[in-house]
Amino acid sequence: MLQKTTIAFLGAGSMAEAMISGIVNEGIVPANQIIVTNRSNEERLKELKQKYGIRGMKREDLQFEQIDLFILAMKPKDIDNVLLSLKDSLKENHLLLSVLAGVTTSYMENILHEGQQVIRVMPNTSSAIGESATAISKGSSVTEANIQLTKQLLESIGKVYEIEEDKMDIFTGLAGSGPAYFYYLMEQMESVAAEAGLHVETAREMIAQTILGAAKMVQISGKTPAALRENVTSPNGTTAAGLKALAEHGGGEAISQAAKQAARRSKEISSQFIEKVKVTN
Ligand SMILES: NC(=O)C1=CN([C@@H]2O[C@H](COP(=O)(O)OP(=O)(O)OC[C@H]3O[C@@H](n4cnc5c(N)ncnc54)[C@H](OP(=O)(O)O)[C@@H]3O)[C@@H](O)[C@H]2O)C=CC1
Ligand SMILES: O=C(O)[C@@H]1CCC=N1
Repeated sequence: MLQKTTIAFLGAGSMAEAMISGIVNEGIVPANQIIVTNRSNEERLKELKQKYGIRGMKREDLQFEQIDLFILAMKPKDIDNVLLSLKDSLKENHLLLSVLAGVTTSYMENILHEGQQVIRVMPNTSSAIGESATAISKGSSVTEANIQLTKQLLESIGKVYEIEEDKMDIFTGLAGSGPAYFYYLMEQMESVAAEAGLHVETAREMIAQTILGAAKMVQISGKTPAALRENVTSPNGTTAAGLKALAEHGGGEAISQAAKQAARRSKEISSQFIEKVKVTN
């Protein structure tokens, strides 16, 4: 089914590229059936065309009757412009996936014609290597067949979880933004390694392998993170000293706050859009 699907990305930034890269590498949709458009940066379209063998074109040149699925991948602030520019050219069978943080399905449905099929999606940039943790929440008019199609497409870029839309903010705080927390952690660990005179490339590789190993242990062993942590922690050993310092320096609280504040920001973006609907109605 997806082999015959044509996808148009509106937005050609880092999230669009991560998804395109994952989808093309997996071969689930032929590259020449993926179209990408943006606002004005033609160089960027050229770059993506060359890199992935996809098609790049201006928004005005999109042939709607040839497109099955649109992926909205611009910033949340641009949603009104984009939806209004699509609205009258869309047919009922067109499916819209939006990866925009904080923009609800009901907000999009209010702008579009009644019955338009919309699914809110929260991937992360690990889509590029097929390792995203992606959530989806369906709008009110989506068919079961299109939910299955969406899951199949997104499984090519990682694992997919269908969740209630009111959990989308916290999912965004944990998994959408999540890779950045681990990169930050790795940056800190790299600094420590450099201070101690470790070769930077070796340090980077060994830190990434340590995080990867820990994540895989959770996935493969079936044990809880708490049990696995206890396995590492010998009484009065090195890990106990490290964990004590983490607790004393607010490590746990810092991680909780990162996820909660990102979720709060996602909610805040949603509330700005709700205000706008009220004003314009
Ligand atoms: N980055 C991430 O890790 C994640 C991002 N997201 C969501 O993905 C979305 C995009 O984020 P990101 O890729 O980081 O952003 P970028 O700033 O990298 O990219 C934004 C893109 O949108 C394009 N654009 C702006 N206006 C329009 C328009 N009217 N029509 C078509 N394209 C337009 C821009 O084109 P031009 O350059 O020509 O202006 C640009 O290509 C955001 O809504 C974000 O919430 C979701 C999950 C994770
Ligand atoms: O920072 C952001 O707003 C986007 C959404 C999730 C990850 N990046």
